Amino acid sequence: MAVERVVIGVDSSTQATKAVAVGLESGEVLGEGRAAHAVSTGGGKESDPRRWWRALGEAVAATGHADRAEAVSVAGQQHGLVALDADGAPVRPALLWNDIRSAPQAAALVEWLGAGEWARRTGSVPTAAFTAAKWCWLREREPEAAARVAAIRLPHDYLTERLTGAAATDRGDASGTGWWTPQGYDSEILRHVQLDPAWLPRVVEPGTAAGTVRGHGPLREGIPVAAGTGDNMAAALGLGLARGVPVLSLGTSGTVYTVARSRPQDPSGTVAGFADALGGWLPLACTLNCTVAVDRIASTLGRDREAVEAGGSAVVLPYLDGERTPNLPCASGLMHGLRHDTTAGHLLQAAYDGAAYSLLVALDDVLTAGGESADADTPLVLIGGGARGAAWQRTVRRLSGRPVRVPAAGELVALGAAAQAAGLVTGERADEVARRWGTARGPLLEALPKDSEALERIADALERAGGLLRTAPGLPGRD
Ligand SMILES: Nc1ncnc2c1ncn2[C@@H]1O[C@H](COP(=O)(O)OP(=O)(O)O)[C@@H](O)[C@H]1O
Ligand SMILES: O=C(CO)[C@@H](O)[C@H](O)COP(=O)(O)O
Repeated sequence: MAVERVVIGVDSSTQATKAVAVGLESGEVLGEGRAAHAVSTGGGKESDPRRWWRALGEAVAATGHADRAEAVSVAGQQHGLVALDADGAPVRPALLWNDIRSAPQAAALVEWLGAGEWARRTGSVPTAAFTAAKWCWLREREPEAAARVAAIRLPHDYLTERLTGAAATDRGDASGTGWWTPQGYDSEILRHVQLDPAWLPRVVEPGTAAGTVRGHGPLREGIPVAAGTGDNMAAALGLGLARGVPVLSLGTSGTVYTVARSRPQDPSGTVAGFADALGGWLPLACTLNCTVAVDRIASTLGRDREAVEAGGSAVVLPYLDGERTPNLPCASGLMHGLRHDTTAGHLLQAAYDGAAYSLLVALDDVLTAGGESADADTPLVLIGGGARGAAWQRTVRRLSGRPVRVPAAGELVALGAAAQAAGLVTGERADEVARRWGTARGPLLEALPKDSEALERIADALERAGGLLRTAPGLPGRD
């Protein structure tokens, strides 16, 4: 029997690097590897890019097929600021997408250009998550480190460059920086934030290689390395996502997005108008508090994450890390509506509801911002680590009122990267590869009646909590 040809896809996400070795023809996952990262828990959210590089080598080697791979691609957590010196070494740990210390710098950027003009030019109104806000934070707060910078990379660019030696990125991940437009990097924005365009990577065309492997570590020298992309764009590829099909991803971040025909330009800032990795658009809303926040509340309550109880009047806004949707970077977690008969199980269910609420409320905005239909009968595709959880699945069905499809494939970001790598070998588009592989297949859970009462209770608490969510008890980094 002929030995199947192999490609490798990598997901360098917030908590870990995950790698899959995939059969080029069959799409079968032949081997998987995983290596954890560390994220700082103090004043902000930081991670050492050199650890991501070692984790990549470990995860790729653990697939057991690295020496046979014919191509590779790296997808990564979006937005993070990787600031390198003239020797290519990080001047400090990377500032991650969920580090809200850059909220004042984001607000100043919005004040400078106006929300409408940001949305028109870059597709998005910057929040603390965006790379541009993080770069402004670094210049203001750590000028000595900023003075040593000779290159700025996103997490996936940094890893692609370590593999190939080429300074390359793709339009999907670049669209989360705050300085990318469909015409290229915006020179007025770069001048305003005092960033030399020579420090930025070249934006590689979809479907082309960033370079070839330089030949150390587990991969063979000379195999092509695809451009890679941001993790949400990669999951869209990994699902072979058709236009207008909504996806809800439950990981460290919660995201809701679709592939869209028109370029989103939402001046309210709820919907980020990202580019996808192929030439289209990826309107997306993102929360900072998703699986990690709910797991934290479960452990505080001393309960297993599945030990929820329906009913009760409690509302939990689980904004442990501040929040991005709604844009409340100073917010902390809030509980409301407790009675004598409120149980720990009710509180845990309320935490799931509070985490899912903002994503599901943003879902219609995401679809319409991209010119797609908000037809509630279209199944919602549920992915990310949380999609495996029964309590998450039921919460999403109750609060969306939509049928929910849960793909059997676990690592859709890494699969999307693998599909990009496969495209380099076969000449196919990455989404066509994923459709051929059947990666989106999985059970369809029928719609449940929409729990409008719970949705209204959360909306009311959010509205009335106003001032409490704008002040900052124990705000990380506030000194
Ligand atoms: N069986 C499960 N049920 C519910 N949640 C789960 C399960 N397995 C993993 N998770 C959650 O998934 C999260 C990791 O998801 P993942 O999408 O891999 O995150 P990231 O890409 O941000 O690193 C963990 O925080 C954990 O809470
Ligand atoms: O900031 C965003 C999207 O805009 C996040 O979705 C990050 O891309 C991190 O993703 P995970 O590590 O949670 O998958």
